[in-house]
Amino acid sequence: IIVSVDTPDNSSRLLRRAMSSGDAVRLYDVVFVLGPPGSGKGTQCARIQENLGFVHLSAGDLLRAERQRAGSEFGELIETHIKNGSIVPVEITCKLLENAMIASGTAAKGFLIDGFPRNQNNLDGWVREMGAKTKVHFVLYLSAELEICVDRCLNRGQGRTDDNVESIQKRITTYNNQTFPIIQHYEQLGLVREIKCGTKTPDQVYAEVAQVFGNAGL
Ligand SMILES: Nc1ncnc2c1ncn2[C@@H]1O[C@H](COP(=O)(O)OP(=O)(O)OP(=O)(O)O)[C@@H](O)[C@H]1O
Ligand SMILES: Nc1ccn([C@@H]2O[C@H](COP(=O)(O)O)[C@@H](O)[C@H]2O)c(=O)n1
Ligand SMILES: [Mg+2]
Repeated sequence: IIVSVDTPDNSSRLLRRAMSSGDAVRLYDVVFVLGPPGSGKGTQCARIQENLGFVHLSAGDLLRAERQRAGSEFGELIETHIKNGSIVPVEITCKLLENAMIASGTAAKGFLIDGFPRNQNNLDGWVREMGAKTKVHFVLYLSAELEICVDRCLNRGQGRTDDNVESIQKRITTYNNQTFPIIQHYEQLGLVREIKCGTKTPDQVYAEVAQVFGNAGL
């Protein structure tokens, strides 16, 4: 088994994992971060990255960057999906995630994958392409009342083309119909760690987030 490593620390960690995993080498530790639009996923991921050594990869941010990339053949398709709050085909999103993971090297403790898997197509594509290369430790589910989420998106002030009433309504419909069932799927596997965020400050939410990671030994 060949394990690619770039630091002494990681080399022992990855080799330990390779030796203990039996048949497959699991190179990437992953935590998925899900929740309604505006629940605070990006806000909390930034803190986890800063404090706990995980690399934050937002599927939405990667898609927005690909949309802006000169010469991208997917720019128009991505923008149409973003405005409609619909989900980009997994072949595109999964490749962007994998490229970003590879580009991060092995210095990361693991990856926080924010806003993914968002529907059954995302989940199936991830299992197909990344299932054997990753260990999903748990799904951090940041829940919040939808009215609060709408207000947060409308007041975010980042100039997103989908932070308007019409797009937000569509994003919430997609969340209810397509993403929530994925959370329920992971719930059945005992992998969901829910934090109710609606009325808590970012500091209060982060205190609970840190506890969840601590309990998982991460
Ligand atoms: N606990 C909180 N209390 C009040 N405001 C918050 C809280 N957490 C985040 N916010 C604010 O709400 C807005 C949305 O937060 P953030 O971008 O982290 O959400 P998100 O879940 O990543 O949203 P999206 O799914 O649309 O990307 C931001 O303006 C952020 O500063
Ligand atoms: N797995 C994903 C994630 C996101 N999208 C699209 O991007 C939009 C914005 O996502 P945020 O997480 O930044 O809110 C989202 O509404 C989708 O259109 C996607 O297709 N697949
Ligand atoms: Mg976000």
